[in-house]
Amino acid sequence: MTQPVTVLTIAGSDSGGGAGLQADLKAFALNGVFGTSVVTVLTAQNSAEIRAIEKVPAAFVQSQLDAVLADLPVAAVKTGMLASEETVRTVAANVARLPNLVVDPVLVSSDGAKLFPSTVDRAYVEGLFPHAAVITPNIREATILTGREIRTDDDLAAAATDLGRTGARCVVVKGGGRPGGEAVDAVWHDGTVRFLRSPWVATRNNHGTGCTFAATTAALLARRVPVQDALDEAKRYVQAAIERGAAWQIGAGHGPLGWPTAEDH
Ligand SMILES: Nc1ncnc2c1ncn2[C@@H]1O[C@H](COP(=O)(O)OP(=O)(O)OP(=O)(O)O)[C@@H](O)[C@H]1O
Ligand SMILES: Cc1ncc(CO)c(N)n1
Repeated sequence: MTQPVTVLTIAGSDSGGGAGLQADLKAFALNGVFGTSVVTVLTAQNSAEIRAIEKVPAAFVQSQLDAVLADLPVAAVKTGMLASEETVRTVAANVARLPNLVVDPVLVSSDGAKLFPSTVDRAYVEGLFPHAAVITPNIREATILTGREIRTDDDLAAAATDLGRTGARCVVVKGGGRPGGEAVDAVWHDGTVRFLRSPWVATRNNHGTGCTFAATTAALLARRVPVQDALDEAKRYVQAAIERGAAWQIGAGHGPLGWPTAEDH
């Protein structure tokens, strides 16, 4: 019998179930890999808001990492909300043991508000990006990280190119927050930029799109899919997941994504 490959998410818990490690584990399962999780932060969250954040001590993040890595053959890793400079630096101290590292730098809430002090941004740039196979900031995070105002496709491309200088092997700047006919992301890789494009789904149910995109990319890298193919497939997957959940009414705010079948993407 073929065994599933194992993937790890280092991320926060979303009590509302739509984002964070709950979204990651769902994306892992639906993309055919076995998911493990190191919890970095607990959020009291629902579809409408993050009400409170309780950080897990960095030493306990390390304990969880040690327990997982001592026993389980982790083939790819996704990071989500790390929430403190100390936790970013703790994860960074372990990069030699974190293969196929996909870093989703969660810096802002869905309404665009900055969640953490700038010391956290710097720790990502210094400690994690240089070791990442892929980094996946959204438009607001890319603005914070580059200081660029991002409005057009050219701005997305310029931000992705700037972030390529951090040492990340591949950069995806997700333009998902932009209203318009298409959901456009810029991918920088090997000195060139290309775009991922899909039709824009008109729905409020977009809670966890970023987590799902990055987790799916990690699952595919673990399955040895080449990185550019993995990004194309993750884009199709997230699009299908948004479509599947578009008519759901779960929560009064931004609802979760649905469960695509293999035929959907
Ligand atoms: N309404 C939509 N229709 C189609 N694709 C979308 C939509 N919203 C987001 N996407 C796509 O989903 C992926 C995730 O992008 P997004 O910018 O939403 O991430 P994010 O802001 O990090 O998400 P999160 O809400 O988890 O923080 C991107 O490929 C983006 O283009
Ligand atoms: C725990 C957690 N991680 C990531 C996000 C970003 O969607 C969120 N809302 N909550």
